[in-house]
Amino acid sequence: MKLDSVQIRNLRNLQQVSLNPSHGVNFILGINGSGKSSILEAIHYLGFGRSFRTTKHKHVIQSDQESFTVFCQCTDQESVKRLGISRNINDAVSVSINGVRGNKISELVSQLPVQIFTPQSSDILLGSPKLRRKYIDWCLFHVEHPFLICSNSYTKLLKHNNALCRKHQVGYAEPQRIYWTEHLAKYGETLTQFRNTMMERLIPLITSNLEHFLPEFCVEISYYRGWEKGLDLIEALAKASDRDYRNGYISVGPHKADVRFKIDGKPAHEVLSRGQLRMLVAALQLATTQCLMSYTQKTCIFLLDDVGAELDAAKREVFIDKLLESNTQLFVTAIEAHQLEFIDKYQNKKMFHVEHGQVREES
Ligand SMILES: Nc1ncnc2c1ncn2[C@@H]1O[C@H](COP(=O)(O)OP(=O)(O)OP(=O)(O)O)[C@@H](O)[C@H]1O
Repeated sequence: MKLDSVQIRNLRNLQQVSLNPSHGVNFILGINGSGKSSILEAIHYLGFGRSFRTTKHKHVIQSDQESFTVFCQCTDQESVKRLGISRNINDAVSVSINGVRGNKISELVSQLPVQIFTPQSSDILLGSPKLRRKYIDWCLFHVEHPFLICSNSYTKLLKHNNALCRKHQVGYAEPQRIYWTEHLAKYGETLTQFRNTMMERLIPLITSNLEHFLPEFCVEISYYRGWEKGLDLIEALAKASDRDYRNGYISVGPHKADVRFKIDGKPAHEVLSRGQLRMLVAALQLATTQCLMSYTQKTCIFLLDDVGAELDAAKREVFIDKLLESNTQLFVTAIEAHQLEFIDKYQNKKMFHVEHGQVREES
């Protein structure tokens, strides 16, 4: 999907903004606080139903307003779609898909694969395993439709099993526990199968991207599925059960899965500099756009916020080159044009200047 037009109303300092972006690369320039990231935030709402900067939607609504809205028209080879999202001060959400209104965010976000790369994206390597699981699951959500049902079922079953563990501590619930453990194991195995297959697709893509992004390092990538090798999940759950009853929660399963990155046997984040870490993240994110392209023919919209932060000119250039090779529609923010010296070579591009929430397309 590529965005043909975007309309934003009452989102942070963007009172009424309308853009007709290029299907290739869009550069958004402006001084600090002008509203560049808010444009990306608006597009992010279309792809995720939420901000990448806050969990509080009401903080995104322009001060003194009741709600914000973002609309777009987007196209792929087969169709034209009109998508919209609105959030109001009471946290109510309204989405629209081709004029049909509803409130199911998952229906909206499945239409438009959006990815974001910001200075905080390195958290995927520095933060908890949950962020790395989210990374795999985002691809699965867009590539394998049955995945969402399986993942939601597993989450519900896990909650239920955790509750039974706590009940077991006070001495009852044994018959239900066996029944629900079997269910948990069944969905957990299916979920793991989805993730294994996705990692088998992603690892070669990430490795190949790293040859361009970090040629000086050999990064080993491994996937831990969340329980001991050589055991089925039902066996691992049985083995951990005494401890789990004592603690009151299930300690093994795909909710403990992780992706590990090592260089010379050490965790990659302890070896790489901040800029190098960002390039590792870039390789990961590029791999997801490539994976989406090759398994679904869907193209991604890629938001690259503050491209100048911690990436030198050569790294910025190679990242943008590679994203464009994967037929991504790109939105790149920068404070000053000199951070983008190399852009003359791109044919399919537009430049936007942002000042106090007003956007002007350079002719
Ligand atoms: N709810 C709100 N209502 C109105 N204005 C807001 C609201 N929230 C933030 N702002 C203002 O909106 C502006 C847009 O900020 P934004 O983060 O988009 O700027 P930016 O151009 O990306 O800046 P930087 O280069 O510093 O990252 C800021 O001046 C901010 O103070």
